[in-house]
Amino acid sequence: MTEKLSEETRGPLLKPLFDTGWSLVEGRDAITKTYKFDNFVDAFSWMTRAAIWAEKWNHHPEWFNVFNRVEVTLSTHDVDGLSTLDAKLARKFDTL
Ligand SMILES: C[C@H](O)[C@H](O)[C@H]1CNC2=NC(N)=NC(=O)C2=N1
Repeated sequence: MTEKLSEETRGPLLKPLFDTGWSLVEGRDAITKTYKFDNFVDAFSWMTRAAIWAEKWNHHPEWFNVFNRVEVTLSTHDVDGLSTLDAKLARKFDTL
């Protein structure tokens, strides 16, 4: 069962993500990052790879794409906040 991040675990888990451009969403327990690509095909290709990991782990991003930009928000709806799954997916997205 996925659990909301505790005060003790969220620091160590989120800090490395803040270092790669993720940030907390205001007014909501979620993280967000905007990825920029050279063009639409690169952006959509990245989204396709990201979608396959999201589906594999049954954890899905909220995202918005225009041309070469993809804004991603991660949160765990089942716990109404951040869980380890969000950090795991964020780390994966950064490697794609
Ligand atoms: C029923 C299904 O397992 C759930 O709705 C899954 C699917 N994908 C999900 N994605 C995200 N981001 N949060 C969830 O809580 C979630 N739950």
